[in-house]
Amino acid sequence: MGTVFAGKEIEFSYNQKKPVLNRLSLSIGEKQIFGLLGPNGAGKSTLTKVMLGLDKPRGGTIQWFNERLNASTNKRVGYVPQDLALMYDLSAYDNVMFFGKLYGLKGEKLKKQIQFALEFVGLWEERAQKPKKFSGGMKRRLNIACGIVHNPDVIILDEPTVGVDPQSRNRILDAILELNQLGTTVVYISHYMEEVEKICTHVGIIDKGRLLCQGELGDIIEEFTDEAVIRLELQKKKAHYAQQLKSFTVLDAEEPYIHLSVPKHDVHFISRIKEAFGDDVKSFQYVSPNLEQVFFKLTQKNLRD
Ligand SMILES: Nc1ncnc2c1ncn2[C@@H]1O[C@H](COP(=O)(O)OP(=O)(O)OP(=O)(O)O)[C@@H](O)[C@H]1O
Repeated sequence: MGTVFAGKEIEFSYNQKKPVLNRLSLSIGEKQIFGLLGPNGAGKSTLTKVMLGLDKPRGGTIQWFNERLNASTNKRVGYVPQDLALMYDLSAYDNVMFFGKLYGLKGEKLKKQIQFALEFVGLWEERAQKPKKFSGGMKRRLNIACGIVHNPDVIILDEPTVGVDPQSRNRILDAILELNQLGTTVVYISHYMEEVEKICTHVGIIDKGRLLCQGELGDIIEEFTDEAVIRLELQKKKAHYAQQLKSFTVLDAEEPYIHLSVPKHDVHFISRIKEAFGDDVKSFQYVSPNLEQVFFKLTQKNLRD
């Protein structure tokens, strides 16, 4: 599989003092759904702007499709910004047309692409309406239609599900998966770990302008977690088991559950639990290592902090 984006040693700062992107290298492969994660202020939006050529890096190199960034590579990349970029007095149709023209589409091709984009996000029936009457989810979907009207090879979506109802959220996630199945590479910036785990094939985590890890989702979880979590439910309250719990690492307890940390591939934990608590075990659940743990391990922050 080819590489669609390769950034090497990218350096960027808004003022001379503090680097916002610090020799950051990132590579994104063809047909991936690449989840870009990082705490607030990590540099995600800045990186996106630099990737799109909207901000010029102080150092490093940027290549799209094995070429230096240029007008023709730019046309192959779509961008759906976090802030809605809509014209509220124009119809949904005319909004998408505006962006289509911006990318040089015209005539029948333009019409065909507008219909494709609006149908894709489920707004074709509402094409004559103005977005000021739309719900938050519909506005986001229209924003996406504007970003995909020119049928880009890559689409960068910055937090596309913020502030939308669950139905629109699912619709957006399904649309992204479908777009990917049609061959589009997706760069997905999100604060929602469940969404990233659900749709992304690859992830990159950045903090303080540095790339902390990148790779295939399953490999990253395997590489950067040592512990699994057991959710234990016992007959009595936690205080009753103070002695037995001494031989375990207790993460937290929210009655009636106690969360224990166990080494990831420890095959003896079931017998250890049985030995310690016997018939007092009402239930227990093995929670597989997940991306949230990776994020916390690498950044010492929760994603939503
Ligand atoms: N226009 C600007 N001028 C000066 N500093 C800026 C500007 N935009 C962002 N910054 C700073 O650059 C750093 C990275 O910000 P950026 O918006 O890229 O982070 P982010 O990871 O996208 O954050 P969030 O998740 O909150 O959107 C922050 O310290 C921010 O304050």
